[in-house]
Amino acid sequence: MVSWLFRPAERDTEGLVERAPTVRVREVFRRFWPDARQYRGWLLVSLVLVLVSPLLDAAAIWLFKVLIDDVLAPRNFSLFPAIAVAYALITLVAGALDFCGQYLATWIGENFLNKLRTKVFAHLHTLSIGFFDRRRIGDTLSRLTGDVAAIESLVLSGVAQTFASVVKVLLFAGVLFYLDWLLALVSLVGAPLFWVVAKFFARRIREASREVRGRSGSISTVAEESLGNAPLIQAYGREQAEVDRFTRQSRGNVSAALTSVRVGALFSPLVDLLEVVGVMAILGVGIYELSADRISLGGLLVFLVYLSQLYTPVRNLGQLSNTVFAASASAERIIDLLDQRPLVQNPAHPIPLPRRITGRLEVDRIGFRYPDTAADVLRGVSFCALPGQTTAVVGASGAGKSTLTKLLLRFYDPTHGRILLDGIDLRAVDLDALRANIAIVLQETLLLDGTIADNILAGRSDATREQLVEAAEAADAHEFIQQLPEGYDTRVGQRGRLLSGGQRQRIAIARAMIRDAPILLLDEPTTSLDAEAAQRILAPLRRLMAGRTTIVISHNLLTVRDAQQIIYLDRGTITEAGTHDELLANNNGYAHLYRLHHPERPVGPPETPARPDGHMPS
Ligand SMILES: Nc1ncnc2c1ncn2[C@@H]1O[C@H](COP(=O)(O)OP(=O)(O)OP(=O)(O)O)[C@@H](O)[C@H]1O
Repeated sequence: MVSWLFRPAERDTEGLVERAPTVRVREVFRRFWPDARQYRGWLLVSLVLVLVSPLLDAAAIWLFKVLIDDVLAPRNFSLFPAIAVAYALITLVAGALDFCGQYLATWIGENFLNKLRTKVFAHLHTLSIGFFDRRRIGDTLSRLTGDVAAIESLVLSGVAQTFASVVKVLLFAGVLFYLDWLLALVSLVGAPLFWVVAKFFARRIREASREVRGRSGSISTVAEESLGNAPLIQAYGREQAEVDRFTRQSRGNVSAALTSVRVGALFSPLVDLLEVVGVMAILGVGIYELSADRISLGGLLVFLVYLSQLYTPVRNLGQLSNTVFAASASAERIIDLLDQRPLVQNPAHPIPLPRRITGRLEVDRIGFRYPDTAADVLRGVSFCALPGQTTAVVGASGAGKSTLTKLLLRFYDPTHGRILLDGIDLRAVDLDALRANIAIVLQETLLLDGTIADNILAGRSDATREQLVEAAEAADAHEFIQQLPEGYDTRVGQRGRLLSGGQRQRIAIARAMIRDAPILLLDEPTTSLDAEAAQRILAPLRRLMAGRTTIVISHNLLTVRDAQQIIYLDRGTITEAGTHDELLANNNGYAHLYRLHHPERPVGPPETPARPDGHMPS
């Protein structure tokens, strides 16, 4: 039975959520107190209110003694009206102070929460893409909401409660000693027992809370992954498997919560028991003192009332340590997030880029390996992409093509070698300035949940309405946008689900168009489209590419064929480079890929133009 009561929660064996390193409570305060500092004036006011409230309680109880000893015992009515008015006044003032105290405490708490939540969110946006590649979004969301709130309960409410409890203990203990020191001593005998019990429980509650928070992260993770992939799950009939996965985590959460409650709920009755034993002991000694006439009846009764007031804050102090440990389990998860440093650092003293760069990109013997992996993804890759020219990167799936674009955007830094923009190492350039010079169109178009106009203007927020329409026209998107119910102000739905793949892609082209950046990165912009839709975006794509340094990763022969240079990547190294015709003449990897896709065409110069919808396999 006892072992069942204290049995620890079952660990999350699926390991969905990484455990945050343990931190000490002192460290939690050191980290988060600065965030609360700006509210310290109001916190002080709230503490003063906390101080006044027990004083009023003490006064009200003292009135009770006067009532018994001076009104009830001698049956003397004359003092009663004054006592009644005093009672009413005290209740009124206490009520008003209570209202102010509660409102103020919530105001401080919510503002602190808001600040901390925003700080964590903003910090997440400073992290490199590497962080998001590794972490589960669901767990991060759970930290951002649930765990941040738990810190408030420790750093602010926790402090206020401790203060209130300590004040009450000192005040009521003082009054007890003033009333009868012998009885007071007897009543304090039980105090150390409280501490022993509280300490025993604290560690177990901390463990259980940690598991509850972790499980909550796992539930969000499964829900986010599963609901985000609803089409895939339904198409392959994996609903039940997903429900099972969710149920496992949800059940784990139930068991962790029950463990936590088992331990927490046991604490209260144990303390009750200690309290009753204490009161009985005091009553015994009190009756003896009453019979020896060393205390009045009013004195004894009031002593017991004061004592009951004392036990509550002492119990709170005991429970507070439980709250503190429970909250520190959450704090660990937030500190873990805040301690993440971006893999890609912005230089302290960036070299300023010219107002309009030419866009010459030089990739100089770069090598790259993803963090925490064993194999190099790129090795000794060198090439030069010239302004106004298109460089196509082709190769089999997994050859490292997308990785190359990630390095150009500085989502990661190369492990070896360097990339130069107009002769300056990317690592020496301010990140924002670098990215302001690059426009991207990816395979999966990223749309924000806003209007069409918002999505295009994400490329350049200060553009005028005319520029917006101009960009949409150039992207061949204006026509379909106008046919939408609210034109440019139509909302696209989460991730642009309300638009077709081709429409989304044309919005992405308009966005890149309006950015008017000298460098353009196209990562398989036509791959997710059918032949007709792909064909439709080729003309706008060409317009977009004109006059820019374009790096295109594509299997579409029309964009690749026209490229001034084609680079063929094979398992992370460049094995061929040249024009379409040169590479076909080489009769190597590129020609092989081409043959795979065009078995009807003999390979070798001179090359006849490919069909407009010609694709190469990945
Ligand atoms: N975030 C990551 N962490 C670890 N390894 C990764 C990561 N992203 C890609 N890789 C690995 O790097 C290699 C190259 O991937 P990359 O996406 O660059 O290939 P690709 O040539 O673009 O392929 P595809 O044509 O299929 O998109 C692959 O082996 C892949 O497993």
